[in-house]
Amino acid sequence: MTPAARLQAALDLLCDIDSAMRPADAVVAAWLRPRRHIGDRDRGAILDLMQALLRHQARLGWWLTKHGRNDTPRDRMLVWLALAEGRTPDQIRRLFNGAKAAPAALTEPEHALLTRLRGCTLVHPAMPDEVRLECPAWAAAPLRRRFGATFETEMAALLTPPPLDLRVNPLRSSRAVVLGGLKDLGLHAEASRLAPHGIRVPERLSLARLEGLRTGEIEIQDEGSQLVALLVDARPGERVADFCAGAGGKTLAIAAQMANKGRLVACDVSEGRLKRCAERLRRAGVQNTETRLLTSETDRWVKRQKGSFDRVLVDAPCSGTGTWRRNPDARWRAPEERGLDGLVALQGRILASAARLVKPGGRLVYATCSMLIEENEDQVAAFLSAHPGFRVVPPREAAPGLAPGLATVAGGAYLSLTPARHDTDGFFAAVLQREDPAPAAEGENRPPHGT
Ligand SMILES: C[S@@+](CC[C@H](N)C(=O)[O-])C[C@H]1O[C@@H](n2cnc3c(N)ncnc32)[C@H](O)[C@@H]1O
Repeated sequence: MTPAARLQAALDLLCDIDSAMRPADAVVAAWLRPRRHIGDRDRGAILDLMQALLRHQARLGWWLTKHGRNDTPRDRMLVWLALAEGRTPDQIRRLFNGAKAAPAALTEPEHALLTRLRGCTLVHPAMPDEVRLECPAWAAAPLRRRFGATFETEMAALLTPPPLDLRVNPLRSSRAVVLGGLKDLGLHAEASRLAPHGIRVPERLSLARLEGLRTGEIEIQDEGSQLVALLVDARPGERVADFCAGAGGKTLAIAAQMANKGRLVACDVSEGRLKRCAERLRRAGVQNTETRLLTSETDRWVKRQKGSFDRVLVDAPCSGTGTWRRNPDARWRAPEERGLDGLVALQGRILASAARLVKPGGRLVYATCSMLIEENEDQVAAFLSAHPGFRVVPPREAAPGLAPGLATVAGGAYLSLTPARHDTDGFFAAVLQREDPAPAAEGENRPPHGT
């Protein structure tokens, strides 16, 4: 592809993301499907450019407003080429030349904009903090509440490209074998710092090179997400419910912990996500898991299964603030039409309903990929005051196998990960145990891990 054709391809994607208000991931997947002929290098360059523009969207938009222009993907790209790539108006004119597959020819007002931008830098001293840090208006107050003096550091970390994290599926392979295979491909893969089945690949690569993704030997999963699944501490033979299973990222990890023994139910209100979950379970060789479509969090199934699960994970729908470095477009979509208050109310309803599934002595794990106190600590506090029969189990106690590493990242009552502090996505998890009014008879207690 020519450099101009790459620009046009990135523009097409940005226009789709803007107009469809769908996650960039979904737009990219749909766009690439009929374009399998595009080579790795072209694809990499197009996606890098698209991601860069999404990461700098507020700053690029600020410059456009300053110069009386509409904030469109095309104009954002012009500002990007001028301020971030340091291209002159004439160089840009040669790219925006109207030739086949290239962007339409530069107009006079566009050329005038580029001329006015000469000598400027992407960040301007008059930019409000929220623009400079790419923080959407709705999230500024809750993120400042959460981070206080480290707000800027955390926001800056959310603007860095994330590493690629993989989870090895122990039902199909082992970390040593997969690491060996990745090294044979010339990749600098390393064992994750904390997650026992995790691998980090710091360099960019085409996922098509990872055969293990097709055979179910590996899954793409952020290390933080792997740690949340480990906090469930599911054991072979138990009954476990993943109440908001989605496409099954954590379901797969939990099924592996259970070594295919016992029963795992992956619930969700989204039929499409559950279908995808079922496909991934099949590929991963999981046999102890069924999917269950719920009509809502209060589906009648929940009442029928009351008090019958050892472990219940609620990986609740949330603002997704913790995933912004991975999904730079998400900050401009969340928290959708419900608003933060609506999301918090939904999480509260889901948590209260799912809690009914937990048997005496069993555990409810509440998790989000949010970094907002409203969705995390406040949510758990509200739950505990309405459900005095539950108590908090600190992470180091909840997942003894993880204890040494976890003590360094989750010494308190909850797991609370952030990109700046832990180099993972932002995650929160609280483990809540239903206190057993009638302690299990001797011999009925859970065996220690590994037995
Ligand atoms: C954060 S995502 C789950 C991600 C998934 N656990 C994973 O690890 O890949 C939250 C999920 O909650 C589901 N959800 C939304 N409302 C729900 C409800 N009322 N009851 C159950 N699930 C719900 C959404 O469909 C979405 O799949």
